[in-house]
Amino acid sequence: MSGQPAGGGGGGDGDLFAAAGLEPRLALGRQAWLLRGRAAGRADALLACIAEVAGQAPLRSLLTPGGRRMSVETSSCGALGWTSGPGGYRYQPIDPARGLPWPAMPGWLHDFAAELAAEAGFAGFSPDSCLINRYRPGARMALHQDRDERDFGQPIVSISLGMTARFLWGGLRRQDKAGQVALFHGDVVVWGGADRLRFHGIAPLAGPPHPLLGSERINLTLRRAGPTARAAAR
Ligand SMILES: O=C(O)CCC(=O)C(=O)O
Ligand SMILES: [Fe+2]
Repeated sequence: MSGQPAGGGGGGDGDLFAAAGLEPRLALGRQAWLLRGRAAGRADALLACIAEVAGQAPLRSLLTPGGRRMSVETSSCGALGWTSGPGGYRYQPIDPARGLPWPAMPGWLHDFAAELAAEAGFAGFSPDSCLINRYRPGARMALHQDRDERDFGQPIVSISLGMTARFLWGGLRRQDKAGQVALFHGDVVVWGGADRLRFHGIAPLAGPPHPLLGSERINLTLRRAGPTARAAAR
């Protein structure tokens, strides 16, 4: 497999934007892969699923625990949904906006995420949460770690649709310099293992509209948020 690890715990400064489109698989780390265009063939089904979920549990811009309004709009499907508010970041079985469970995650989406995780070396992934992030021009996501899940032994599977984003990919420490890589419609990033707690984010969305989605980017992240059998046994 070709491709150079980017950024990384050592604080490299690789700008991967230039490598965009050249590699079917780009290593972003020892256990982090960009699977270029891997979800493009599922775009129609993914968009139908997003419309269905948003019809039940509307996308909304949440407040950070610090009281700032996020520029990204979110919703979820699956047994657990990600929420944010004065009480902090957490996963919960009930959508607080409606007082109802989150819409179910379609079986095919669960299985597709498991397939993508397996292709990146994480067999047996069984997501219980799918977070939907909608970005309009100017929306961004600051550098952060995904650490609200119970078991960091489980990977993150992230699918990009619509406008091209600049994905910021840092190291294990906040101060590690972040590289950048373009994420196009249909791209998938999977990270776990040694790379599970890498800092990452999205630069303010800019650029031409997408033929299918217009001035919008939608990201889906599939996660195992609740306990796994292994974690529960501890
Ligand atoms: O939009 C993206 O590609 C990243 C989303 C993300 O990092 C998150 O939801 O935690
Ligand atoms: Fe994240």
